[in-house]
Amino acid sequence: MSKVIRNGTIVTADLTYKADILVKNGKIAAIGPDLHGDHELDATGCYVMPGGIDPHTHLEMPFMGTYSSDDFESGTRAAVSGGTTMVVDFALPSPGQSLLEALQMWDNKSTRANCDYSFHMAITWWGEQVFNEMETVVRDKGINTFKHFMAYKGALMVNDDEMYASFQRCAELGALPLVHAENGDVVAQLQAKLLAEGNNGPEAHAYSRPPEVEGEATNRAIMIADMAGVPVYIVHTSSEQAHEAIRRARQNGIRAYGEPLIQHLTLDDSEYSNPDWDHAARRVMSPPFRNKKHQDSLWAGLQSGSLQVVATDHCAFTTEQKRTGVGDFTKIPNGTGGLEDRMPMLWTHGVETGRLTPNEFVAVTSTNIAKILNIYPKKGAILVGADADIVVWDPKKEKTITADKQQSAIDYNVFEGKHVKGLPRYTLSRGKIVVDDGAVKTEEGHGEFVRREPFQAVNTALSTWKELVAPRPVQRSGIPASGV
Ligand SMILES: NC(=O)NCCC(=O)O
Ligand SMILES: [Zn+2]
Ligand SMILES: [Zn+2]
Repeated sequence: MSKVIRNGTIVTADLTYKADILVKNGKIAAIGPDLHGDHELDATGCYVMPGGIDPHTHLEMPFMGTYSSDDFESGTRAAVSGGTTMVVDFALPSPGQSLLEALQMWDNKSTRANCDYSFHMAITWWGEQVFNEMETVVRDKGINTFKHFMAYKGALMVNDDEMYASFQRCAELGALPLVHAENGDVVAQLQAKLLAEGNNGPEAHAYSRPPEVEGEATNRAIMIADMAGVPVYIVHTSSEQAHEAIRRARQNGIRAYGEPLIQHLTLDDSEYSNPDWDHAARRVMSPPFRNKKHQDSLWAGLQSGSLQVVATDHCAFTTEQKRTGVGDFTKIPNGTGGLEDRMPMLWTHGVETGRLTPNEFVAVTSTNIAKILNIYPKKGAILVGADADIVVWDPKKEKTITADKQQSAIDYNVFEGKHVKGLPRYTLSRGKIVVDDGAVKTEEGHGEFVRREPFQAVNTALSTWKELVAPRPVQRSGIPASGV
């Protein structure tokens, strides 16, 4: 059955124009005036945009002795209700575990997804097996991104030598390394010192992860990537120091990408001073919320193009799970939710305030990351032949965010009480209407895995340049080369 989205204004990353969209067999079949189909959706007064892509989620993630509470069903339901039609989650091998075995575990969990999804593979340990399996992950499994944690010492953290080895392997395979950039050694020392001094509340989580910890690690990751001859993507960029490292690298011709989160853009570190322990602990995530100076820096990065993507790092824990850390902030599970609220919060605080244009909104919520992940224009585009992942966005529709009405499985919302203007009237996932005039109508299992092929152009360009400038022995006359 065909569908037509009528009377809307199409907004892409680079164009705004009036046209109807015909959807057939899950794809965009035609774009133009006066189209008709079996089922018609009225987009009068709305913007018709590519569905959002959230490249950073942790659904049912095993972490800090528990599992994040939104799984692929509730997490993707939350996503589509807010206009996001694709998520990219992280397959996390435990130390010593085969990458392929971990991937199988994530495959099993994701069968319940309500919208399309893909995976990043995490490098949590290093060895010959990992080196070899990385090739299978890229070539056979359709995953072209590998995540590295410079924090979480004793758990997910990798060292510089492991990171350098893995980055080189990424360069060979046409893959892109992603990095959680915080200096895990310094964080561990600061945590121990704070605890010894009696600082055990959730506010100490923020004290233990100052912006310098992030700035140093971001710079280090970028320099290591440059030496390995591979681009690099820094996840959850939260501070001016980290942004500055990315900005400087880009000015110097390095392909480094930065991803602020909607939480860091709109919530600040005063949340940790709240006298209610639960309130503060619910907002414990890494990196922590920052002050206004850092928020302004992140907005400026999105405006100027030195930062490219807005994500959520959706990793939702219940209040009960957070309470594991009463008396010891290092045991509070790190993570916050945001999947449902990313697009409405960014529209309200970005487009409604004039910080972003509607086209820039599409770029940072969908198109840029589709290009970075090598899935454009299947995703992130309103073009004939693209997947019909579409959000019909009503800029006049308003609500006050509250946990009582959310799709997420947890018992609170970090944006509780925030008023948003700009919400989906319809969301389509590969042509299926999953938000219908504001009502969520998902079908468990509708989501499909999106393969991502290895990168050709950028990795080839970088390896060509690397070969050209590689160290070579100087040819001298009169002295034997062997030195004998
Ligand atoms: N960000 C966070 O606090 N939790 C999820 C894991 C990670 O991305 O570091
Ligand atoms: Zn992280
Ligand atoms: Zn994360």
